[in-house]
Amino acid sequence: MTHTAQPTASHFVNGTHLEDAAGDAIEVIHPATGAVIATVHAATPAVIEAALAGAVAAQADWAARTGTERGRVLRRAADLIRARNRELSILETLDTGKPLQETLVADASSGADALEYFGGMAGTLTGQHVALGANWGYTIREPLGLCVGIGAWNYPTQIACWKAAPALACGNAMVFKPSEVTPLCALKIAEILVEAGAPPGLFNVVQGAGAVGAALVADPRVAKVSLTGSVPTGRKVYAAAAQAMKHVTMELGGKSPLIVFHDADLDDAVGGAILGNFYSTGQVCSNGTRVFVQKGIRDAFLARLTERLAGVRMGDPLDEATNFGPMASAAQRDIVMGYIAQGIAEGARLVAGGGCPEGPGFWVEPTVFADVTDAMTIAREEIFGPVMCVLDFTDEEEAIARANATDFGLSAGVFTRDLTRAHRVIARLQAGTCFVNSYNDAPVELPFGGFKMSGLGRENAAAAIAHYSQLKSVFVRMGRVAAPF
Ligand SMILES: NC(=O)c1ccc[n+]([C@@H]2O[C@H](COP(=O)([O-])OP(=O)(O)OC[C@H]3O[C@@H](n4cnc5c(N)ncnc54)[C@H](O)[C@@H]3O)[C@@H](O)[C@H]2O)c1
Ligand SMILES: C[N+](C)(C)CCCC=O
Repeated sequence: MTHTAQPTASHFVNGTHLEDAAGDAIEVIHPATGAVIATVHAATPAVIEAALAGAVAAQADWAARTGTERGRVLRRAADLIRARNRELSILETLDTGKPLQETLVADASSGADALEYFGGMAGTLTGQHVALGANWGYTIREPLGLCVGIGAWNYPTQIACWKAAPALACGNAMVFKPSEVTPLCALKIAEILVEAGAPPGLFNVVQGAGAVGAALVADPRVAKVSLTGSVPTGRKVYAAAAQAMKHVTMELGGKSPLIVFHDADLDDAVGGAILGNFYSTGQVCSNGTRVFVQKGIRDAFLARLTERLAGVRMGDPLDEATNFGPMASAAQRDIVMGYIAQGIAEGARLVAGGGCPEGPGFWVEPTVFADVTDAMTIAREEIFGPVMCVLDFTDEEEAIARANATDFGLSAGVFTRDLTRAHRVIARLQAGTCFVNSYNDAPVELPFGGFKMSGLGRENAAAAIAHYSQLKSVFVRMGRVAAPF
Protein backbone atom coordinates (compact mmCIF):
# COMPACT_ATOMS: atom_id res chain seq x y z
CA MET A 1 0.00 0.00 0.00
CA THR A 2 1.44 3.42 -0.90
CA HIS A 3 0.87 6.47 1.25
CA THR A 4 0.92 10.08 0.07
CA ALA A 5 2.90 12.41 2.24
CA GLN A 6 3.15 15.47 -0.01
CA PRO A 7 0.91 18.16 1.51
CA THR A 8 -1.40 20.31 -0.61
CA ALA A 9 0.87 23.27 0.17
CA SER A 10 3.71 24.10 2.54
CA HIS A 11 1.80 26.38 4.90
CA PHE A 12 -1.69 26.68 6.34
CA VAL A 13 -2.62 30.33 6.80
CA ASN A 14 -5.94 32.10 7.26
CA GLY A 15 -7.89 28.88 7.09
CA THR A 16 -6.40 27.59 3.86
CA HIS A 17 -3.34 26.03 2.26
CA LEU A 18 -0.73 28.54 1.14
CA GLU A 19 2.32 28.09 -1.08
CA ASP A 20 5.18 30.42 -1.87
CA ALA A 21 7.79 28.53 -3.85
CA ALA A 22 10.22 31.42 -3.42
CA GLY A 23 11.06 30.01 0.02
CA ASP A 24 14.00 27.61 0.40
CA ALA A 25 13.03 24.02 -0.45
CA ILE A 26 12.99 21.60 2.49
CA GLU A 27 13.06 17.91 1.57
CA VAL A 28 11.05 15.66 3.89
CA ILE A 29 12.89 12.35 4.24
CA HIS A 30 11.41 9.08 5.49
CA PRO A 31 14.04 8.07 8.05
CA ALA A 32 13.62 4.33 7.52
CA THR A 33 14.60 4.47 3.85
CA GLY A 34 16.21 7.85 3.25
CA ALA A 35 13.65 8.45 0.48
CA VAL A 36 12.35 11.96 -0.17
CA ILE A 37 8.60 11.73 0.48
CA ALA A 38 7.64 15.39 0.18
CA THR A 39 9.05 18.86 -0.37
CA VAL A 40 7.93 22.00 1.41
CA HIS A 41 9.21 25.55 1.23
CA ALA A 42 10.38 27.72 4.10
CA ALA A 43 8.11 30.67 4.80
CA THR A 44 9.03 33.87 3.01
CA PRO A 45 8.52 37.24 4.72
CA ALA A 46 5.20 37.50 2.85
CA VAL A 47 3.97 34.17 4.28
CA ILE A 48 5.09 35.12 7.80
CA GLU A 49 3.28 38.46 7.51
CA ALA A 50 0.08 36.80 6.24
CA ALA A 51 0.13 34.34 9.15
CA LEU A 52 0.77 36.95 11.84
CA ALA A 53 -1.75 39.45 10.46
CA GLY A 54 -4.38 36.73 10.02
CA ALA A 55 -3.85 35.48 13.56
CA VAL A 56 -4.22 38.97 15.03
CA ALA A 57 -7.50 39.45 13.15
CA ALA A 58 -8.87 36.04 14.15
CA GLN A 59 -7.96 36.39 17.81
CA ALA A 60 -10.27 39.31 18.51
CA ASP A 61 -13.34 37.40 17.30
CA TRP A 62 -12.26 34.19 19.06
CA ALA A 63 -11.64 35.89 22.41
CA ALA A 64 -15.11 37.47 22.21
CA ARG A 65 -16.78 34.03 22.12
CA THR A 66 -17.78 32.31 25.34
CA GLY A 67 -15.43 29.71 26.72
CA THR A 68 -18.04 27.04 26.09
CA GLU A 69 -18.19 27.96 22.40
CA ARG A 70 -14.40 27.84 22.12
CA GLY A 71 -14.28 24.55 23.96
CA ARG A 72 -16.83 23.00 21.63
CA VAL A 73 -14.52 23.64 18.66
CA LEU A 74 -11.56 22.04 20.44
CA ARG A 75 -13.57 19.00 21.48
CA ARG A 76 -14.88 18.57 17.92
CA ALA A 77 -11.28 18.68 16.69
CA ALA A 78 -10.37 16.00 19.24
CA ASP A 79 -13.16 13.78 17.88
CA LEU A 80 -11.97 14.29 14.29
CA ILE A 81 -8.39 13.42 15.27
CA ARG A 82 -9.53 10.23 16.99
CA ALA A 83 -11.65 9.27 13.98
CA ARG A 84 -8.59 9.72 11.73
CA ASN A 85 -6.05 8.25 14.14
CA ARG A 86 -4.71 5.64 11.72
CA GLU A 87 -4.26 8.06 8.82
CA LEU A 88 -2.57 10.62 11.11
CA SER A 89 -0.39 7.95 12.71
CA ILE A 90 0.82 6.73 9.31
CA LEU A 91 1.79 10.28 8.39
CA GLU A 92 3.59 10.70 11.74
CA THR A 93 5.46 7.46 11.08
CA LEU A 94 6.47 8.58 7.58
CA ASP A 95 7.58 11.97 8.94
CA THR A 96 9.50 10.77 12.04
CA GLY A 97 10.29 7.10 11.39
CA LYS A 98 8.67 6.13 14.71
CA PRO A 99 7.03 2.69 14.55
CA LEU A 100 3.34 2.70 13.68
CA GLN A 101 2.89 0.47 16.73
CA GLU A 102 3.83 3.58 18.78
CA THR A 103 2.26 6.36 16.78
CA LEU A 104 -1.13 4.59 16.80
CA VAL A 105 -1.28 5.00 20.59
CA ALA A 106 1.00 7.90 21.56
CA ASP A 107 0.84 10.77 19.12
CA ALA A 108 -2.45 11.85 17.52
CA SER A 109 -4.29 10.35 20.48
CA SER A 110 -2.18 12.40 22.93
CA GLY A 111 -2.98 15.48 20.84
CA ALA A 112 -6.68 14.64 20.98
CA ASP A 113 -6.46 14.24 24.76
CA ALA A 114 -5.08 17.79 25.05
CA LEU A 115 -7.80 19.27 22.80
CA GLU A 116 -10.51 17.39 24.68
CA TYR A 117 -9.13 18.32 28.11
CA PHE A 118 -8.63 22.03 27.42
CA GLY A 119 -11.86 22.12 25.40
CA GLY A 120 -13.66 20.95 28.53
CA MET A 121 -11.84 23.48 30.64
CA ALA A 122 -12.45 26.51 28.39
CA GLY A 123 -15.87 27.28 29.84
CA THR A 124 -14.53 27.17 33.40
CA LEU A 125 -11.86 29.85 32.97
CA THR A 126 -13.06 32.62 35.24
CA GLY A 127 -11.64 35.21 37.60
CA GLN A 128 -12.25 35.45 41.33
CA HIS A 129 -14.35 37.63 43.59
CA VAL A 130 -12.30 38.98 46.50
CA ALA A 131 -14.05 40.37 49.60
CA LEU A 132 -12.17 43.39 51.01
CA GLY A 133 -14.26 44.51 53.99
CA ALA A 134 -16.50 47.35 52.85
CA ASN A 135 -14.91 47.19 49.42
CA TRP A 136 -14.30 44.34 47.06
CA GLY A 137 -12.25 43.29 44.12
CA TYR A 138 -12.23 40.83 41.29
CA THR A 139 -9.88 39.34 38.78
CA ILE A 140 -10.39 38.79 35.07
CA ARG A 141 -8.46 36.06 33.27
CA GLU A 142 -7.60 37.47 29.85
CA PRO A 143 -5.88 35.87 26.87
CA LEU A 144 -2.35 37.04 26.00
CA GLY A 145 -3.23 37.62 22.32
CA LEU A 146 -0.98 36.19 19.62
CA CYS A 147 1.13 33.17 20.64
CA VAL A 148 3.92 31.52 18.67
CA GLY A 149 4.57 27.79 19.02
CA ILE A 150 7.85 26.27 17.83
CA GLY A 151 8.26 22.50 17.73
CA ALA A 152 10.95 19.82 17.91
CA TRP A 153 10.99 16.82 15.56
CA ASN A 154 10.33 13.94 17.91
CA TYR A 155 6.58 14.41 18.62
CA PRO A 156 5.28 16.74 15.88
CA THR A 157 1.55 16.10 16.34
CA GLN A 158 1.65 16.01 20.13
CA ILE A 159 3.73 19.18 20.37
CA ALA A 160 1.39 21.11 18.04
CA CYS A 161 -1.65 20.04 20.08
CA TRP A 162 -0.08 20.48 23.53
CA LYS A 163 0.60 24.11 22.58
CA ALA A 164 -2.52 24.88 20.54
CA ALA A 165 -5.06 23.41 22.98
CA PRO A 166 -4.39 25.57 26.06
CA ALA A 167 -3.58 28.61 23.92
CA LEU A 168 -6.90 28.47 22.02
CA ALA A 169 -8.90 27.51 25.12
CA CYS A 170 -7.75 30.75 26.75
CA GLY A 171 -8.82 32.84 23.73
CA ASN A 172 -5.44 33.27 22.03
CA ALA A 173 -4.48 32.72 18.38
CA MET A 174 -1.36 30.81 17.38
CA VAL A 175 1.21 30.72 14.61
CA PHE A 176 3.00 27.38 14.83
CA LYS A 177 6.31 26.52 13.24
CA PRO A 178 7.05 22.79 13.18
CA SER A 179 10.59 21.49 13.09
CA GLU A 180 12.03 21.63 9.58
CA VAL A 181 12.81 17.90 10.01
CA THR A 182 9.15 16.89 10.49
CA PRO A 183 6.95 19.54 8.86
CA LEU A 184 3.93 17.47 7.81
CA CYS A 185 1.69 16.59 10.76
CA ALA A 186 0.98 20.07 12.13
CA LEU A 187 -0.63 20.92 8.77
CA LYS A 188 -3.21 18.20 9.41
CA ILE A 189 -4.00 19.62 12.86
CA ALA A 190 -4.54 23.05 11.30
CA GLU A 191 -6.92 21.58 8.69
CA ILE A 192 -8.84 19.69 11.36
CA LEU A 193 -9.25 22.73 13.60
CA VAL A 194 -10.84 24.66 10.71
CA GLU A 195 -13.11 21.71 9.93
CA ALA A 196 -14.10 21.69 13.59
CA GLY A 197 -15.18 25.33 13.39
CA ALA A 198 -12.09 27.38 14.29
CA PRO A 199 -12.17 30.73 12.51
CA PRO A 200 -9.68 31.14 9.63
CA GLY A 201 -6.39 32.50 10.95
CA LEU A 202 -6.80 31.18 14.49
CA PHE A 203 -4.19 28.42 14.12
CA ASN A 204 -1.65 28.85 11.35
CA VAL A 205 1.30 26.67 10.37
CA VAL A 206 4.36 28.10 8.67
CA GLN A 207 7.42 26.09 7.69
CA GLY A 208 11.08 26.84 8.04
CA ALA A 209 14.19 26.45 10.14
CA GLY A 210 15.65 28.67 12.86
CA ALA A 211 15.50 31.89 10.83
CA VAL A 212 11.71 31.63 10.42
CA GLY A 213 11.35 30.83 14.14
CA ALA A 214 13.51 33.83 15.03
CA ALA A 215 11.44 36.14 12.79
CA LEU A 216 8.24 35.02 14.53
CA VAL A 217 9.73 35.48 18.01
CA ALA A 218 10.95 38.99 17.16
CA ASP A 219 7.64 40.27 15.81
CA PRO A 220 6.17 42.96 18.08
CA ARG A 221 2.62 41.59 17.66
CA VAL A 222 3.62 38.34 19.37
CA ALA A 223 2.83 38.22 23.10
CA LYS A 224 4.06 34.74 23.94
CA VAL A 225 6.46 32.09 22.65
CA SER A 226 6.29 28.41 23.53
CA LEU A 227 9.31 26.43 22.39
CA THR A 228 9.97 22.72 22.50
CA GLY A 229 13.59 22.18 21.63
CA SER A 230 17.15 21.97 22.86
CA VAL A 231 18.74 24.06 25.60
CA PRO A 232 20.95 26.05 23.17
CA THR A 233 17.89 27.03 21.11
CA GLY A 234 15.98 27.75 24.32
CA ARG A 235 18.65 30.21 25.41
CA LYS A 236 18.42 32.07 22.09
CA VAL A 237 14.62 32.15 22.00
CA TYR A 238 14.30 33.17 25.66
CA ALA A 239 16.83 36.00 25.12
CA ALA A 240 15.00 37.23 22.02
CA ALA A 241 11.61 37.12 23.79
CA ALA A 242 13.06 39.01 26.76
CA GLN A 243 13.76 42.04 24.55
CA ALA A 244 10.03 42.80 24.60
CA MET A 245 9.28 41.05 27.94
CA LYS A 246 7.23 38.37 26.13
CA HIS A 247 5.82 35.43 28.02
CA VAL A 248 7.64 32.16 27.39
CA THR A 249 7.20 28.45 27.91
CA MET A 250 10.43 26.50 27.43
CA GLU A 251 10.22 22.70 27.09
CA LEU A 252 13.87 21.80 26.68
CA GLY A 253 16.24 18.88 26.96
CA GLY A 254 17.29 16.60 29.77
CA LYS A 255 19.71 14.01 31.11
CA SER A 256 17.35 12.49 33.60
CA PRO A 257 18.16 9.97 36.35
CA LEU A 258 16.31 6.71 36.87
CA ILE A 259 17.25 5.18 40.24
CA VAL A 260 16.77 1.44 40.72
CA PHE A 261 17.01 0.31 44.36
CA HIS A 262 17.93 -3.26 45.34
CA ASP A 263 14.33 -4.01 46.43
CA ALA A 264 12.76 -3.03 43.10
CA ASP A 265 10.75 -5.49 41.05
CA LEU A 266 13.52 -6.31 38.60
CA ASP A 267 11.32 -6.83 35.55
CA ASP A 268 9.41 -3.62 36.17
CA ALA A 269 12.66 -1.71 36.62
CA VAL A 270 14.09 -3.16 33.40
CA GLY A 271 10.80 -2.34 31.66
CA GLY A 272 10.99 1.25 32.95
CA ALA A 273 14.56 1.57 31.73
CA ILE A 274 13.54 0.26 28.29
CA LEU A 275 10.63 2.72 28.08
CA GLY A 276 12.88 5.52 29.35
CA ASN A 277 15.66 4.88 26.83
CA PHE A 278 14.42 3.09 23.73
CA TYR A 279 10.83 4.26 23.15
CA SER A 280 10.81 6.51 20.06
CA THR A 281 14.36 5.21 19.49
CA GLY A 282 15.48 7.22 22.49
CA GLN A 283 14.36 10.55 21.01
CA VAL A 284 12.38 11.64 24.06
CA CYS A 285 13.22 14.72 26.11
CA SER A 286 12.27 13.17 29.44
CA ASN A 287 14.24 9.94 28.98
CA GLY A 288 15.92 8.44 32.06
CA THR A 289 19.26 8.03 30.34
CA ARG A 290 21.34 7.85 33.54
CA VAL A 291 20.19 4.57 35.05
CA PHE A 292 21.60 4.34 38.59
CA VAL A 293 21.43 0.70 39.71
CA GLN A 294 22.22 -0.26 43.31
CA LYS A 295 25.39 -2.38 43.41
CA GLY A 296 23.87 -5.63 44.73
CA ILE A 297 21.51 -6.02 41.75
CA ARG A 298 23.64 -4.50 38.99
CA ASP A 299 24.57 -7.82 37.32
CA ALA A 300 21.04 -9.23 37.54
CA PHE A 301 19.67 -5.98 36.08
CA LEU A 302 22.09 -6.08 33.13
CA ALA A 303 21.41 -9.78 32.52
CA ARG A 304 17.63 -9.28 32.42
CA LEU A 305 17.98 -6.18 30.27
CA THR A 306 20.14 -8.07 27.78
CA GLU A 307 17.57 -10.88 27.63
CA ARG A 308 14.75 -8.44 26.95
CA LEU A 309 16.71 -6.67 24.21
CA ALA A 310 16.30 -9.88 22.21
CA GLY A 311 12.70 -8.68 21.78
CA VAL A 312 13.75 -5.66 19.69
CA ARG A 313 12.18 -5.74 16.21
CA MET A 314 13.88 -3.23 13.92
CA GLY A 315 12.39 -2.90 10.46
CA ASP A 316 9.79 -1.13 8.37
CA PRO A 317 8.13 1.21 10.87
CA LEU A 318 4.83 0.88 8.99
CA ASP A 319 4.78 -2.82 9.89
CA GLU A 320 2.89 -3.00 13.17
CA ALA A 321 5.19 -5.79 14.40
CA THR A 322 8.15 -3.36 14.34
CA ASN A 323 8.88 -1.91 17.77
CA PHE A 324 12.09 0.01 17.10
CA GLY A 325 12.54 2.59 14.35
CA PRO A 326 15.37 4.64 12.90
CA MET A 327 16.68 8.02 14.06
CA ALA A 328 14.69 10.93 12.63
CA SER A 329 17.55 12.20 10.48
CA ALA A 330 21.02 11.33 9.20
CA ALA A 331 22.39 14.24 11.24
CA GLN A 332 20.94 12.84 14.48
CA ARG A 333 22.22 9.34 13.61
CA ASP A 334 25.72 10.80 13.21
CA ILE A 335 25.48 12.68 16.54
CA VAL A 336 24.45 9.52 18.36
CA MET A 337 27.19 7.41 16.74
CA GLY A 338 29.68 10.08 17.79
CA TYR A 339 28.55 9.73 21.43
CA ILE A 340 28.80 5.93 21.24
CA ALA A 341 32.40 6.21 19.99
CA GLN A 342 33.15 8.69 22.77
CA GLY A 343 31.67 6.35 25.40
CA ILE A 344 33.95 3.54 24.23
CA ALA A 345 36.95 5.88 24.08
CA GLU A 346 36.32 7.13 27.63
CA GLY A 347 36.22 3.57 29.01
CA ALA A 348 32.53 2.71 29.38
CA ARG A 349 31.76 -1.00 28.91
CA LEU A 350 29.56 -1.70 25.87
CA VAL A 351 27.00 -4.30 26.96
CA ALA A 352 24.65 -4.21 23.98
CA GLY A 353 24.32 -2.59 20.57
CA GLY A 354 26.66 0.19 19.57
CA GLY A 355 26.30 -0.49 15.87
CA CYS A 356 24.88 1.41 12.96
CA PRO A 357 23.22 -1.15 10.65
CA GLU A 358 24.11 -0.93 6.96
CA GLY A 359 21.59 -0.02 4.33
CA PRO A 360 19.28 2.86 3.60
CA GLY A 361 17.82 4.85 6.47
CA PHE A 362 19.24 6.25 9.67
CA TRP A 363 19.53 3.28 12.03
CA VAL A 364 21.28 2.95 15.37
CA GLU A 365 21.05 -0.20 17.50
CA PRO A 366 19.65 0.05 21.02
CA THR A 367 22.82 0.53 23.00
CA VAL A 368 23.67 -0.11 26.66
CA PHE A 369 26.83 1.02 28.43
CA ALA A 370 27.74 -0.23 31.92
CA ASP A 371 30.47 0.95 34.30
CA VAL A 372 29.65 4.51 33.31
CA THR A 373 31.05 7.20 35.61
CA ASP A 374 29.57 10.63 36.25
CA ALA A 375 32.48 12.36 34.52
CA MET A 376 32.03 10.62 31.17
CA THR A 377 30.62 12.68 28.32
CA ILE A 378 27.85 10.12 27.70
CA ALA A 379 26.70 10.61 31.33
CA ARG A 380 26.71 14.41 31.17
CA GLU A 381 25.33 15.41 27.76
CA GLU A 382 21.92 14.80 26.23
CA ILE A 383 22.44 12.26 23.43
CA PHE A 384 18.83 12.13 22.19
CA GLY A 385 19.16 8.62 20.87
CA PRO A 386 18.93 4.98 22.05
CA VAL A 387 21.91 5.01 24.41
CA MET A 388 21.41 3.86 28.02
CA CYS A 389 24.13 4.58 30.58
CA VAL A 390 24.11 2.25 33.60
CA LEU A 391 25.89 3.63 36.66
CA ASP A 392 26.38 1.83 40.01
CA PHE A 393 25.60 3.36 43.40
CA THR A 394 25.91 2.25 47.02
CA ASP A 395 23.28 4.11 49.07
CA GLU A 396 20.35 6.50 48.86
CA GLU A 397 22.29 9.66 49.78
CA GLU A 398 24.84 8.99 47.10
CA ALA A 399 22.19 8.28 44.46
CA ILE A 400 20.32 11.51 45.21
CA ALA A 401 23.46 13.64 45.16
CA ARG A 402 24.66 12.16 41.87
CA ALA A 403 21.19 12.27 40.27
CA ASN A 404 21.01 16.00 41.02
CA ALA A 405 24.54 16.77 39.83
CA THR A 406 23.45 18.09 36.44
CA ASP A 407 22.28 21.41 35.03
CA PHE A 408 19.24 19.63 33.56
CA GLY A 409 16.08 18.95 35.59
CA LEU A 410 13.36 17.63 33.31
CA SER A 411 12.50 14.21 34.76
CA ALA A 412 13.47 11.58 37.30
CA GLY A 413 12.29 8.09 38.23
CA VAL A 414 12.60 5.76 41.19
CA PHE A 415 12.03 1.99 41.26
CA THR A 416 11.63 0.46 44.73
CA ARG A 417 9.04 -1.61 46.63
CA ASP A 418 9.55 0.69 49.65
CA LEU A 419 7.05 3.49 48.96
CA THR A 420 8.28 5.54 51.91
CA ARG A 421 11.71 5.59 50.33
CA ALA A 422 10.21 6.34 46.90
CA HIS A 423 8.48 9.51 48.07
CA ARG A 424 11.42 10.57 50.29
CA VAL A 425 13.78 10.33 47.31
CA ILE A 426 11.41 11.96 44.81
CA ALA A 427 10.98 14.91 47.21
CA ARG A 428 14.72 15.57 46.99
CA LEU A 429 15.20 15.13 43.25
CA GLN A 430 15.54 18.33 41.25
CA ALA A 431 13.18 17.50 38.39
CA GLY A 432 9.82 18.77 37.18
CA THR A 433 8.27 15.50 35.97
CA CYS A 434 8.82 12.43 38.18
CA PHE A 435 7.83 8.77 38.16
CA VAL A 436 7.48 6.12 40.89
CA ASN A 437 7.77 2.53 39.61
CA SER A 438 7.05 3.74 36.08
CA TYR A 439 8.65 5.87 33.39
CA ASN A 440 7.60 8.43 30.74
CA ASP A 441 3.84 8.46 31.40
CA ALA A 442 2.45 11.84 30.34
CA PRO A 443 -1.30 12.04 31.00
CA VAL A 444 -2.81 15.40 30.06
CA GLU A 445 -4.12 15.78 33.62
CA LEU A 446 -0.57 16.12 35.07
CA PRO A 447 1.67 19.13 34.41
CA PHE A 448 4.71 18.40 32.23
CA GLY A 449 7.90 20.47 32.30
CA GLY A 450 11.34 20.94 33.73
CA PHE A 451 13.41 22.47 36.50
CA LYS A 452 16.78 24.18 36.02
CA MET A 453 18.04 24.32 32.40
CA SER A 454 15.29 21.97 31.22
CA GLY A 455 12.76 24.72 31.02
CA LEU A 456 10.23 27.19 32.25
CA GLY A 457 6.47 26.93 32.55
CA ARG A 458 4.35 23.83 32.26
CA GLU A 459 2.36 22.13 29.52
CA ASN A 460 -0.80 20.13 30.20
CA ALA A 461 -3.14 20.20 33.23
CA ALA A 462 -4.64 23.34 34.75
CA ALA A 463 -1.07 24.61 35.24
CA ALA A 464 -0.81 25.40 31.52
CA ILE A 465 -3.65 27.93 31.76
CA ALA A 466 -1.44 30.29 33.79
CA HIS A 467 1.04 30.31 30.90
CA TYR A 468 -1.49 31.26 28.22
CA SER A 469 -3.45 33.93 30.08
CA GLN A 470 -2.90 36.96 32.28
CA LEU A 471 -4.81 38.24 35.27
CA LYS A 472 -6.30 41.68 35.55
CA SER A 473 -7.09 42.77 39.14
CA VAL A 474 -9.87 45.25 39.73
CA PHE A 475 -10.35 47.07 43.06
CA VAL A 476 -13.87 48.44 43.66
CA ARG A 477 -14.41 51.10 46.37
CA MET A 478 -17.97 51.21 47.66
CA GLY A 479 -17.61 54.40 49.76
CA ARG A 480 -16.08 57.86 49.41
CA VAL A 481 -12.42 58.41 48.47
CA ALA A 482 -10.31 59.75 51.37
CA ALA A 483 -7.39 61.68 49.81
CA PRO A 484 -4.77 63.55 51.93
CA PHE A 485 -5.49 66.90 50.28
N1 LIG B 1 10.84 19.25 27.25
C1 LIG B 1 10.11 18.84 26.24
O1 LIG B 1 8.89 18.76 26.31
C2 LIG B 1 10.77 18.41 24.94
C3 LIG B 1 10.04 17.65 24.04
C4 LIG B 1 10.64 17.26 22.85
C5 LIG B 1 11.95 17.60 22.57
N2 LIG B 1 12.65 18.33 23.47
C6 LIG B 1 14.06 18.69 23.18
O2 LIG B 1 14.23 19.09 21.84
C7 LIG B 1 15.54 18.75 21.39
C8 LIG B 1 15.47 18.00 20.08
O3 LIG B 1 14.71 18.70 19.17
P1 LIG B 1 15.36 19.61 18.02
O4 LIG B 1 16.68 19.06 17.61
O5 LIG B 1 14.32 19.86 16.99
O6 LIG B 1 15.66 20.96 18.81
P2 LIG B 1 16.23 22.34 18.25
O7 LIG B 1 16.49 23.17 19.44
O8 LIG B 1 17.32 22.13 17.27
O9 LIG B 1 15.01 22.95 17.40
C9 LIG B 1 13.75 23.15 17.97
C10 LIG B 1 12.96 24.13 17.13
O10 LIG B 1 13.52 25.44 17.27
C11 LIG B 1 13.68 26.03 16.00
N3 LIG B 1 14.77 27.02 16.11
C12 LIG B 1 16.09 26.81 15.99
N4 LIG B 1 16.76 27.97 16.19
C13 LIG B 1 15.82 28.92 16.46
C14 LIG B 1 15.89 30.32 16.76
N5 LIG B 1 17.04 30.97 16.84
N6 LIG B 1 14.73 30.98 16.99
C15 LIG B 1 13.54 30.32 16.93
N7 LIG B 1 13.42 29.00 16.64
C16 LIG B 1 14.55 28.32 16.41
C17 LIG B 1 13.96 24.85 15.09
O11 LIG B 1 13.73 25.19 13.75
C18 LIG B 1 12.97 23.84 15.64
O12 LIG B 1 11.67 24.07 15.13
C19 LIG B 1 16.14 17.91 22.49
O13 LIG B 1 17.01 18.69 23.27
C20 LIG B 1 14.94 17.49 23.30
O14 LIG B 1 15.21 17.15 24.63
C21 LIG B 1 12.09 18.76 24.63
C1 LIG C 1 4.95 11.71 26.17
N1 LIG C 1 6.38 11.51 26.24
C2 LIG C 1 6.72 10.20 25.71
C3 LIG C 1 6.81 11.58 27.63
C4 LIG C 1 7.07 12.50 25.43
C5 LIG C 1 6.94 13.93 25.89
C6 LIG C 1 7.64 14.87 24.94
C7 LIG C 1 9.12 14.73 24.98
O1 LIG C 1 9.86 14.50 24.10
